[in-house]
Amino acid sequence: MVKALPKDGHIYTIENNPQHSRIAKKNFSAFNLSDKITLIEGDALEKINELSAKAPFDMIFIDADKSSYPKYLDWAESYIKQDGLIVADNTLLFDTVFLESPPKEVSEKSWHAMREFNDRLSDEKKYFSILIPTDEGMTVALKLTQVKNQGQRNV
Ligand SMILES: C[S@@+](CC[C@H](N)C(=O)[O-])C[C@H]1O[C@@H](n2cnc3c(N)ncnc32)[C@H](O)[C@@H]1O
Repeated sequence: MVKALPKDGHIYTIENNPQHSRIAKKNFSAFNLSDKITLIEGDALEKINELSAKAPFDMIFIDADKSSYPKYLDWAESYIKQDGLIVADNTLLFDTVFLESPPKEVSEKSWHAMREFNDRLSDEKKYFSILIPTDEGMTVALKLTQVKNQGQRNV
């Protein structure tokens, strides 16, 4: 991601596990990336509110607790640029998301959350999106520009 940044680009990332934070910070420093990446420590659902001041974002990557994906999407929809990308990992939910009911190996809450998440991103009026069938499932959704008063869109 850093390699794809423009010169003045910046990555903000949120991590609630102190051990993961420590390792990530160590790596950012070892690769001289500390001025390109800001790691915010704490729970993503709380900390995204602090990030709203930095909006709009070119890209928002969602890869945290699965049961909160619709809440992350509520926030991402408000703070992504028109024509920006919302990307999310694990959207096949370990090959269970397309089953008729939640299997016992995933939590019911996560299963319903991921179905809602995928359903919302498949809205062609709002997004041009694809769920790439990697092992885990990776959704890439381009937020479409709304053309006012015409109910049409430009990509
Ligand atoms: C799948 S890993 C992310 C891997 C990373 N995207 C990568 O490609 O290397 C998910 C991370 O999100 C963190 N996490 C899970 N739930 C979170 C939450 N509610 N708030 C902040 N971080 C969370 C976990 O501690 C874990 O480090």
